[in-house]
Amino acid sequence: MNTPARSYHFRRLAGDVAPPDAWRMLDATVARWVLAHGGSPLLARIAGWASHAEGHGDSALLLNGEAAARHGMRACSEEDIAALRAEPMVALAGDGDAGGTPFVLDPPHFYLRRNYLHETAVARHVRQRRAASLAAGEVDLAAIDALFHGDSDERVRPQRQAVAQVPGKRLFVLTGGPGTGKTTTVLRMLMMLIRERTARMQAAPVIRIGAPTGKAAQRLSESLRDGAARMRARAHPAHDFDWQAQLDGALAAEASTLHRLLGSRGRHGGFVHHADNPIPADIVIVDEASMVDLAMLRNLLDALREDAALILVGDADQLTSVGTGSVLLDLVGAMEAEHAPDLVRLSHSFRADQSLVPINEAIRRGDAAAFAAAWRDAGDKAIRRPLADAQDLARALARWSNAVAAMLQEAGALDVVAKTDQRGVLAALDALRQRQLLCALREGEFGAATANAIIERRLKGRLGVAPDDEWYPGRAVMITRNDYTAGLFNGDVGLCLRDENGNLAIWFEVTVQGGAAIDGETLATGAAHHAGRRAVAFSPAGLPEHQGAFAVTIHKSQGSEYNHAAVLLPPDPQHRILSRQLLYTGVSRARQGVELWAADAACDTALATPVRRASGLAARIA
Ligand SMILES: Nc1ncnc2c1ncn2[C@@H]1O[C@H](COP(=O)(O)OP(=O)(O)OP(=O)(O)O)[C@@H](O)[C@H]1O
Repeated sequence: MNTPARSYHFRRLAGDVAPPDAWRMLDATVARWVLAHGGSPLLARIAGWASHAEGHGDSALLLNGEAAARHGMRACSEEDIAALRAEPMVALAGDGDAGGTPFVLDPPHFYLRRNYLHETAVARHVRQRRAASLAAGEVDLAAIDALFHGDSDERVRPQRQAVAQVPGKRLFVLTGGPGTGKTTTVLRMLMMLIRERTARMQAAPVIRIGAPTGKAAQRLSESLRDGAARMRARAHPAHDFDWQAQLDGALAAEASTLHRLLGSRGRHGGFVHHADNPIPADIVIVDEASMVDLAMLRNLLDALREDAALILVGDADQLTSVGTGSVLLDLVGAMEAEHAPDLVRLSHSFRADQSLVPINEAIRRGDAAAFAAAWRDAGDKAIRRPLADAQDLARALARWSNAVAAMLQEAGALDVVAKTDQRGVLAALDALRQRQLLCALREGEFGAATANAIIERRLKGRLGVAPDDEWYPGRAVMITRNDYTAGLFNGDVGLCLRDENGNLAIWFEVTVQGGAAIDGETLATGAAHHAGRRAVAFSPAGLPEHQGAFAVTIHKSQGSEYNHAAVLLPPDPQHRILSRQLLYTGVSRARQGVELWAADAACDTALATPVRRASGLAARIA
């Protein structure tokens, strides 16, 4: 039976221009809906642009000023804004619950109603939490000294400050780049809070850790455990380290995705926890907060007990959430402007080669001259490969593929590794953190999919693998969807190895807590331990959704670090993907050495283009 094809008719908007080329089908539909419901052509046009701006992550549409034109819209005149005010479908900001209208006007911003409600709710929660926070009492220097083993130099000072300031706070923001000690500081902040709250409430506080992705939640608990082990190792028997209970308490915190923390109802929508049924936790830590969008932060704030402490941790300069808003950046911007004590920025990287740090700092500030100087000063730690076309890319990939092959060989990934040889498997897996190609784009000539295919083709040629063989020893893959039963998360990277029987299996390092993987799900069987680490094997047929991992997008690499990273930008300097945050996120993944495969003009565009998502949040918080 033939099913009639559905057709959509996009008429010209009556009395106005045709839908602009930039619009998505959704934007045009919003505009048509407005016309169909009696709105004026002006409102239809603005509503379509508001929908379009939301598609770019803006919480609101800027009606005038320079930034209004950035998506291609003609800025509104004062007369236009006056006309919008008179539209029955538009409420003015401050009208109670915004009158139930689909749009809200708060010049220079124009909102789709839901974003207005989210933004005002987040701002109200933030203001209330900050107002209810207690000023830090007298700083217990001895306690802070004990937590930091007496370290107090310049690099550690902001970490100490965070630990000193956090007691009594209902909201605290900790931001900093990779390796600046966020987890180290969170562990100590938690210990301090546990001590304070236990003394005040005569009971140990309940702590929950949440993150936007399962992988990020997993990584934080893993890092907390590593940090605790280092702390125990440094606790000198001569000094009184009476923090054992607090350390244990911090490590007992349950970690999960934010969706699970809120009790997502899945397909049915909504969450188990909300204002009338708050999350039963005294302290909630949210890691990778830069990836949290406006709606999620609103849901979380709605669902917190009034007296709970919320600690947001993340790198505000990284790429923002894939959803709407840039809440961490907005919060940090507003709090930093007022030198607030409930925000601490960590800037010293303990992990990266110190010659790479000024590069990251220059990108963060968008300072092209400082960037060029820092790159030069880094010598052979920072390599530029000019990239004008696909031939340049092919040359760079040929060199890179050779280095990847050498890395796999050195790590033993191409040899037979016995199924029970956890040490051998883990050593091979470690190779995957040595070298990584990071691409601005996923698709197209300069995208990760193409680069990965080229690297794999070259590797197969070198290793004598038939071009059509999908699996071969040394192949790296990345999981693209959470699979709780398998205990694998979106973003987990695995390596194909051949065992003593000639069978191929894909190995992953997984985190276990007392025998169960994160979020309380049990792990696939067949795992073994080695020195606190554990690798699990999957047959090629049993692997959850995945893709090749020799080249991944910069987006996917957030939260990971590599000894050596190469960052590939598309050569077209007009490409919309190019932004300062993208370049920063890519380059700051490197610990020891970084390569930039980019045309000068593309790099200049990236440096000069900070992503500023339109939002009224910062102004509402102040
Ligand atoms: N105060 C400190 N003294 C000594 N070493 C430190 C200190 N703070 C952090 N480090 C070291 O720096 C490294 C990075 O610290 P940590 O993991 O806490 O940073 P991070 O900001 O959470 O990193 P990322 O988010 O990139 O994983 C660790 O090896 C840690 O031991």
